[in-house]
Amino acid sequence: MDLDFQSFISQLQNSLAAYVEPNFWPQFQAAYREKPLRALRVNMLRAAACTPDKLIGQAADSVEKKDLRKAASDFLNNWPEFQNLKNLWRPVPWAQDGFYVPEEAADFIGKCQAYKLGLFYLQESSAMLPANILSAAANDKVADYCAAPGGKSGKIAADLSGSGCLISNDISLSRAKILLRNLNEAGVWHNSVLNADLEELARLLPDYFDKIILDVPCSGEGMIRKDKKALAARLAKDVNEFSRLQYRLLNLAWSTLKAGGRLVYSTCTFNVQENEAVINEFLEKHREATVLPIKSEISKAAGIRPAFAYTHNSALTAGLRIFPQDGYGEGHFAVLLQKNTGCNLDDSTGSPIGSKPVYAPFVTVVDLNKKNIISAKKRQAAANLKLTRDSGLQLNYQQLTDLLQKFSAAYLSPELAAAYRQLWSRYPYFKLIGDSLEWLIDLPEIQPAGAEKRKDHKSLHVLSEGIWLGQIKAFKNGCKFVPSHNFALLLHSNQTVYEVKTTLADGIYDRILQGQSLTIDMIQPFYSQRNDLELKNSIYALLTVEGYGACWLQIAANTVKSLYPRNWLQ
Ligand SMILES: C[S@@+](CC[C@H](N)C(=O)[O-])C[C@H]1O[C@@H](n2cnc3c(N)ncnc32)[C@H](O)[C@@H]1O
Repeated sequence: MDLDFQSFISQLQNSLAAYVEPNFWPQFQAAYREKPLRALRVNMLRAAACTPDKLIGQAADSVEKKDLRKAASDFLNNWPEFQNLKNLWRPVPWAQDGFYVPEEAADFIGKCQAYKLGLFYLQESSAMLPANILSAAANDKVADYCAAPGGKSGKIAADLSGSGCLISNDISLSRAKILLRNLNEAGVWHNSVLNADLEELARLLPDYFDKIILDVPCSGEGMIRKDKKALAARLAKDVNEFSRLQYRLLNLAWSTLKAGGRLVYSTCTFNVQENEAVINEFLEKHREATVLPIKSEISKAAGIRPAFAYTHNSALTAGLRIFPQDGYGEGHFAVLLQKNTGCNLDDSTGSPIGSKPVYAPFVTVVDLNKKNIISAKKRQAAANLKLTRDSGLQLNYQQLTDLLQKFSAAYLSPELAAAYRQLWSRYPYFKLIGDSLEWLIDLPEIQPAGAEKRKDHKSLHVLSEGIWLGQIKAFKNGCKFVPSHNFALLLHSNQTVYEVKTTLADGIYDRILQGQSLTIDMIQPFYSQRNDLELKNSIYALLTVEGYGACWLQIAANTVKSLYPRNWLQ
């Protein structure tokens, strides 16, 4: 046995000695001679059509959610690229939309078109546990504080199904950028992506969220089988330093949870110091916190064990653990906490006690070219909001809605256009950055603006707020709205006026991904029957692949240009 591995095992034996039987260790070590299993989560946010009903929140608890396992496995069994894999998808016991990747698909799964269309997300199966325990429901306000690269946020967004709101944050800018891209690809639209220290968010959003996922940075012992570099990384780290950081993050996250709200704390490491010990200390300081039992379809699933009764605290055994020898996942710890009364932060965290919301609702309008905030208005005054373009051209709120309505009438199906009209008037908050238009849906007001910014608040780095709808381009005879790629990913077949309807076998999407050009002749056979294409004018047609919105095509007299983001090309 390799010396490093031996040293890891003996450190772990010290940590777990009081809690496991002697026969645990031979089985644990034997698991490291086995190959880890890859897994994926079917992304029902994309894989199920976003109907007008769902958009306006009248069907948030969708059929797919009630029979998620069936809907997800039907998707896999029917997808054309997986025809040779029919019925080979073994379900992840604790995740209705999770499946192990069959050996036959191991090399191809990360390269297939379904992956590039955001129809599934590759995720280690034990990492699916926390978001399934959290079980976000329609209209929940949810935070995922240590969110990059975004596996758990993607699942939460699918569970919210376009309702409520989701804040996904990561302290690392490079990782937050990956998080943003992953969420964009997954067609997530009801969320904000932030790059902030949790300390700052705790000041701004006290007692705000219904549900929180806190998947803390940890020593990563559960990653060692999958990733050999994780062993050296683990040995270079001091688990006690991690447990201090985790305790601090838990206190901060807790202060942003509403009374009655629920928080899942999770790690992908085995030692008790970063798991039960952190929760035990937290429970001692927070009488308003209780450990909740986890629903039996998860806690009794194959491969799941109860957490350990650290220092004889049996409440902790309602938490869950996954070990690699149980055959189903690499390693995870998760516990579900409920906040029973108002927040009472521990002094020693140095965090504010009883801090209050500081900011009234507002909308910011930022001109990145001028590199400063040029206007900030209260949300209540949104109707008077002026959107200023760097060209000097001014759009008032009415002009902006006119542009969007003109676009939706010209390009979206009548049912979908009506749903968007309803939503735009329900959430009439927009932000213009340069010429890019973001639509702020039902999101908390998190960005301190101009004069309202208090001296003791650093400014937050917001990577995205709501959905990037598109760009507003100025022409001699007025402005035009150019839809974004994110917008294309919200759409499905038969939801637009102009559609280039393809199958995988047609190869059009493949050409786009490879950066190759298209001609009118190539796409001509795939025009939808919904409307004849008017080739004289420039129009936007949605390219669909097997019914899923893949990207916009700008079609003018004799040219076709794909609006697929250049920086996403392979
Ligand atoms: C275990 S990873 C999260 C994995 C993620 N939940 C997922 O499922 O894709 C922990 C993350 O916490 C972030 N992090 C570390 N310290 C943080 C802090 N003070 N505030 C916010 N995020 C932090 C790290 O950058 C890292 O991306």
